[in-house]
Amino acid sequence: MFSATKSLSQLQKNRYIFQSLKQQQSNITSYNSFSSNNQKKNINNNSNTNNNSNHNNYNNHKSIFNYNQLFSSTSSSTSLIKDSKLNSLIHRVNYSKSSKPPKDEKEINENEEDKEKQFNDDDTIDSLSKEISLIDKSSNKKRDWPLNDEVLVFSIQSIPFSGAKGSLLLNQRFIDNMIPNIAGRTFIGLFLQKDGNKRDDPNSIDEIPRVGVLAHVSMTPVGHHYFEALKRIRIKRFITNTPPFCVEIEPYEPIETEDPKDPKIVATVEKITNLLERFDKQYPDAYRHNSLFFKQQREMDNPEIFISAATILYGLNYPAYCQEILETPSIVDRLEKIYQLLLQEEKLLKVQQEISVSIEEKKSNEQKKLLLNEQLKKIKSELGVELDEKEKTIQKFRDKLSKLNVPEAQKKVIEDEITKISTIEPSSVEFNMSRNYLEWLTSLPWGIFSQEFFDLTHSKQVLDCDHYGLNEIKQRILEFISVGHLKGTVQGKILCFIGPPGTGKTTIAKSIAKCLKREFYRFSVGGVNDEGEIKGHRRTYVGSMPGKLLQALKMTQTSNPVILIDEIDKMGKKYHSGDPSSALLEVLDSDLNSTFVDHFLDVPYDLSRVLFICTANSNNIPPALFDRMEIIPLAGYVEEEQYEIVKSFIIPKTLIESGLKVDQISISDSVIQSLVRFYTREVGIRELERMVEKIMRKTALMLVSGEAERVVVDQDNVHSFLGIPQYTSGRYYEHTPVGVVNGLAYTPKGGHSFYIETIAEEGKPVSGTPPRLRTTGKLGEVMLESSSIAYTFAKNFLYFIDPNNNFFETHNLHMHFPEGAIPKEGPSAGIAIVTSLLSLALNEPALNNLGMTGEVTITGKVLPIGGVKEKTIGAKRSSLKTIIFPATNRVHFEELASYVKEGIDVQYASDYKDVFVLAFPNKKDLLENAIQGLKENNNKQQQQQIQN
Ligand SMILES: Nc1ncnc2c1ncn2[C@@H]1O[C@H](COP(=O)(O)OP(=O)(O)OP(=O)(O)O)[C@@H](O)[C@H]1O
Repeated sequence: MFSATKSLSQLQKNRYIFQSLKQQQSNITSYNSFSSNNQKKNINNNSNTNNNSNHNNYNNHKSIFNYNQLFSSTSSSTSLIKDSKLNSLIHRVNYSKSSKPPKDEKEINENEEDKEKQFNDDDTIDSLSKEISLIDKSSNKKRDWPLNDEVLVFSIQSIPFSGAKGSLLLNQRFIDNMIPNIAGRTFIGLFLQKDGNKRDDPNSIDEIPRVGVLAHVSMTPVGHHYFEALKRIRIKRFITNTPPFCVEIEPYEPIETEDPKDPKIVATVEKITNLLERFDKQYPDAYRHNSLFFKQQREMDNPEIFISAATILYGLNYPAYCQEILETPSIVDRLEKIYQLLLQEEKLLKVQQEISVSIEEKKSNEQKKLLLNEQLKKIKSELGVELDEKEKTIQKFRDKLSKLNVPEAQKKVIEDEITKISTIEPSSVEFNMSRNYLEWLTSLPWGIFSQEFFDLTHSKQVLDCDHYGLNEIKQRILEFISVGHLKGTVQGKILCFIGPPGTGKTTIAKSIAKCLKREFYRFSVGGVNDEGEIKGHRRTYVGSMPGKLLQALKMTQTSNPVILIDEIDKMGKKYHSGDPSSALLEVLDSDLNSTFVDHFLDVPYDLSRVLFICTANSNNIPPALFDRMEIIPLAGYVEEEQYEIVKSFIIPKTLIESGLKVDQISISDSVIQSLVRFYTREVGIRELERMVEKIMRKTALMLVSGEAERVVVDQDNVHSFLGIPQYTSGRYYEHTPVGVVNGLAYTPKGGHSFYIETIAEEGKPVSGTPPRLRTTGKLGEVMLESSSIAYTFAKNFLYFIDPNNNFFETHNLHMHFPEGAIPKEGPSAGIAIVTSLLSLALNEPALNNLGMTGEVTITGKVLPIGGVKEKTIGAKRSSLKTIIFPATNRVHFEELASYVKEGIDVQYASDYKDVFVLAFPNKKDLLENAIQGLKENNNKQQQQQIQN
């Protein structure tokens, strides 16, 4: 029955109702049954003496209209024309003296007063009563009762109790059909609309209860209608059964008149009054105005009006329950019901108050915080102590930008971004992204360059100081710098060092940066398979950042550093996330890199003044990149070079790095030689460097632990530092046996010699099947083909020099290339394979300490190979004394530095016969005889041809 959701706004509305009612009471004297005569007087005085009160009066009408909304329905007029004579009669009663509409507010008030007089004018009434008496069937001439006990039904959303007043919205047709009683007073029956949501007239008699309230209706000349609820009534019968309903009524007085002084009534009124006083104290905001007024009302000794006042002023807007109260016969019971209702209301108010208090507290806490924060900011800025974090950030970027020499277009982008960030909430993700972007944009060295420096003497000093040997490379670098000196720039050149690991590629690049007095930055693209590493990731990705190039510039803080791109031959490929080699191409291409656009930065950056140096271990470089670079090969070091480098560079360097002093350690030369020969097998320096570091670490331990004050590392104790040597010798045949030959290979790790071993398999080939050559040792396709060619050629060659030798027809052969786990590929082992086969067939070992390399054709021609320097170094490291190179490689060998060429005998072969003579000096007569025989044969044939 009780709504648990009575809102605060409703309470406020009630307050408003109270004001309306109060105004009504004080200003509209003629409709006020609550107010005393004294009050009436006071109000009249006010209206007469004060213009403002007139104005108030007018406003009050408007207020009353609002108040009426609670009590009125939108009932339209009903056409209940009984008699045209009667209509004209009503008009005469209502408007007998006001034929003209009022002009202003003053006139309205005057007219109202006139009206008052007219309503009370008994003469006028008397003259009309004669006419009315003609239609008054029941001759009921009571002043406060409708003519013929008949009223029009006016449905209402909330039932008013006796004494309640309000305005109504009645249209002209409804008014025309209302019949005044003999005293000229007009009545309607107010009945609750059962369906609270329905606003129209009732369509059926079932929509209204049978008990309602009789109300007197009056009207002002300006067309406002007011009602005053008089007493409870009950519908006796429906005169019309279709809307609008005209009903015959009777007073609803189930109990004989009750005495208001009855102690029960007085006690209940008192009880309610006390409760309401509690309301006023505990919920002053909700009922402040209402209670003031109620105090005036409760003095009255009419319990009906008391109920009405309590219901209105305390907002007891429960239509169904109020209807129940209305129908309750006894006044005591009605008062008790009001009391119960108020108790329920109190519970609701309590909950509401608790909620509103907690909301208020929360609100005030937040407001307090906000206020304090604002004040703090203000104070800080006044004192210049600290700026707002966001302001500080923006200021920082502006300061940075003002110091940078950013091109106009890029500057605009930065400025726009600063404007953007100033509109973003600092706690948002977008703010952080924008800040990160600005951080990068303003951290790059826009327009900052190291001064160009091309000094040959300085460069030479630097190069000699950093590296032993490498004269060719140094020469190339000096040439490069000289061109830079003449041109004033080294722009557009990309150097690429290709060579085995540890041969000094990286350190040379560093030295070049030193020569040019530029900043140096190194990054590796080995294994990189995403172009984002080079060109950055788009800012939309979380954690995105620019690529390595821009990172390099930020790090070096110059726009023309030397950038070393390491391991370019090991760069991966991943097409779905962009090919890194294409991205690198864009970076290295001098036509494109002046407007390089990193995905993150999204604005062009000029990379054209950067000197790019690349390194690789092999030529396996994307062709497009290879084309754009100036290739500088590094072959690796021979033992002598390694010895010198370890002695003069690595030992002093590691000494310093280990914190040792020169007089605390001595490493003998024989130890260095052992390191080079027996502890490492590489063409570079890296492994050697690791060995030296190991010696230094152990020495440091001995010194620190007090085991020794000075450490001497010599041939006798070197194993206690490095363990037993890993390599005894590169060779495992002191004398190469029959069927075994030294080949020479060239890999990314450098050049080295290797054995080719061939043996005859036990047992004869199965008759009817040709003898075969089986090969093992992880040979690639080209090498397999090369073996096959060599086999065919060897068979033919043997037949040529020794036709009686049927070794190849009678034996299945097995050729093996040791270090079988290492893949081998290439045609350059051709002459070595032939030699191995012939050695076996002739049962003659090849010349000892002989190494050979060269491709052989099916007719025995020897074709050129690559890696002459590496292979020479490899041969020397394996202590070979003689090497056979293809004749066309003579030029390559001649180019080699003398220290590389030193100590080795190089022979050249253009045909296999040249190789055979060198490899099998003891069998050379076989070949000579064969050649002689061939010559004689040829001569014979020629003579015969002549004779014929
Ligand atoms: N000619 C040399 N003189 C002095 N030290 C050298 C020489 N060559 C190499 N080194 C030293 O060898 C070590 C390895 O050199 P570096 O790192 O430059 O090799 P790298 O060719 O770049 O190898 P990787 O291909 O593995 O990158 C360095 O300490 C370097 O100083």
